[in-house]
Amino acid sequence: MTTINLHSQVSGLSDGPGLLLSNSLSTTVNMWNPLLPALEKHFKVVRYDTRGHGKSPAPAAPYSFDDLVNDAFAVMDQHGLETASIMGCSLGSMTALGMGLSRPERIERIVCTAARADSPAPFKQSWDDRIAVLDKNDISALWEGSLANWLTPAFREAQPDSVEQLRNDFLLTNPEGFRGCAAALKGLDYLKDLGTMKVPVLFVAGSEDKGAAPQTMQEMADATLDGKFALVPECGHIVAVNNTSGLESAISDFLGLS
Ligand SMILES: O=C(O)CC1=CCC(=O)O1
Repeated sequence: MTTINLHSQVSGLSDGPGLLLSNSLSTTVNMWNPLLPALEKHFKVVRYDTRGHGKSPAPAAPYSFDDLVNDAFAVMDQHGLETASIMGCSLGSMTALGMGLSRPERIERIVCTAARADSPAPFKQSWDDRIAVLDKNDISALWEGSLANWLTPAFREAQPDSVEQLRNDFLLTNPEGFRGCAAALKGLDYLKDLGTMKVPVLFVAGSEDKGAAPQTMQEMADATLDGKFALVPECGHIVAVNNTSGLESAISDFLGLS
C-alpha cells in the first residue's frame, strides 16, 4: 500500500498523551478549531486533512477504508505517536473504527462522532446520486445538500462566520478525493466486527443528524464490546462545530478532560 504525505498540524502538550483528530467528508482540520482549547490542555493533539481534502493530496479514486486507516497510522508515525486516542467525525470516525479493529495495540480510546458502520442500499444510492451531480458540476453543487444536515437551522442563523469557514473548506475538496472517499463509504462494512473491538469506543450522536441518526449510533454502541453512547442536543452532523460545549460535556469523562 502506498503511503502518501498528508497535511497535518500539531498543538497542545508536546510530551502529553496523543490524540489524533480525523475530519469528515468535505471538511478539513479546521472543523476541530472550536474544540481545541478543551483538548490541548490534556493532549498532544495531531489533526490531519484526509486524502483529497484541504491541503492533502488526492490520489486517484477509488479509496477503501484500508487506505484511510493506513494514512492515519502514517500520520501517527510521522508525529512520533506509538499510541494515541482517536476522535473522528463521520468519515473520520469510520477511519478510527478501522484503526481500532486492525491495530488495537496502538489505540487507547476512540470517540466516534456522527458515525455509521455499514452501508445499506439507500446509503449506497445517496453516494451514487452525489457522484452523478459531480459528473456534471463542480463541488459547490453539493454544498447546500450537505449543509442541510451538517448544522441546525438555528446555528446557521446565529453563526454565519462558522458556516462560511465550513463552506470555504468544503470548496477545497478535490473532486477525485470526493469520489475516492465516496467509494470507501459505499464499501463500509465494520458493523459485523464491532463485537470484537478491543478498544473502548464512545459513540456521540447529534440529536438532529439524519445521516448518522442517534438510534443507529445507539445500536452501534450496543454492538461494540466496550461501547458507550452519548447524545448531544440541538445538534446536526458536524457535532464539534454545531454544539461544541455539548460535545465537550459528552467526552469529558471518557477522555479525562475534567
Ligand atoms: O457529508 C455528509 O453529508 C455526510 C457524511 C458522510 C460521511 C461524512 O463524513 O459525512
